[in-house]
Amino acid sequence: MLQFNQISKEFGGLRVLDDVTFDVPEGSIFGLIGPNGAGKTTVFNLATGLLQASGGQIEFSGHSLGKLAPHQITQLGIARTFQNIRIFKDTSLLENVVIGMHAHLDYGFGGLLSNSRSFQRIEAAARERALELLSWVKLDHKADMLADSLSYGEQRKLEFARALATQPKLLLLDEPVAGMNSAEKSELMTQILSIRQRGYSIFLIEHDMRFVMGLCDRIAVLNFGRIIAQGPPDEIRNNPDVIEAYLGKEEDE
Ligand SMILES: Nc1ncnc2c1ncn2[C@@H]1O[C@H](COP(=O)(O)OP(=O)(O)OP(=O)(O)O)[C@@H](O)[C@H]1O
Repeated sequence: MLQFNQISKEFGGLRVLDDVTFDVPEGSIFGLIGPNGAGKTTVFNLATGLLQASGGQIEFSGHSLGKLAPHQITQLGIARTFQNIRIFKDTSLLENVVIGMHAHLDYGFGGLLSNSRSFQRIEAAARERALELLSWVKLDHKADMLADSLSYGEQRKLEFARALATQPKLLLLDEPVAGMNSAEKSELMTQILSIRQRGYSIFLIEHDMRFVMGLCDRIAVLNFGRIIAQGPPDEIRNNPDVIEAYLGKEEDE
């Protein structure tokens, strides 16, 4: 579904990704792991058009992403959340999700000017859909509260619901459980599984090994900008290169 083909990325002569090749299969939950600075966020920035590759090709469902702007990639069906939460804190949860939806709403210019019935109908449908998306992450009962009143873990879930508002086919989650307690983590795991059941594909970066190993069908491991292993969790867990590069280091700590 999302294919990276021999991707390289350089920043001012410094190569941070080198010959990166992987394929996120449709319908899967695919994890990207690796030590700090390995290049994971750069992979997401390339997949969403925030950065351009120095070499190689990126394809999404048969479309080359090479020259596309971020909003065009969003329209093709890729959405993401960020490592640092980006929500509107002085706005209600419902409005946060509706704002995420606006790029896809077709009011028509006349409707916007006249506040016509069709405008109101679209707006009502948007609010209904936003409420449904909030229910997927169990936040619908707080729909009218300000986002500022949410716990850190809940704010991450709100970001997740807002990313779904653009009607993506593939959802990129950058460290979705960062800052969550263990109850919130297992709740989010269940919610991600049920969202996949609804037909979405998930591509996530995460440092929490238990979460990654418990959730993903396939995992790719980046180390110093190169993929050193990819496969199902059991294979990754027992791969000596991975243990040395990442898991072993974590155990030492
Ligand atoms: N815009 C940029 N300009 C220069 N160097 C950059 C830029 N973005 C990232 N880098 C460098 O590229 C390397 C990979 O960074 P990246 O953020 O992709 O790693 P990461 O695996 O996501 O790390 P972390 O787990 O700490 O978030 C790092 O050495 C980083 O300093």
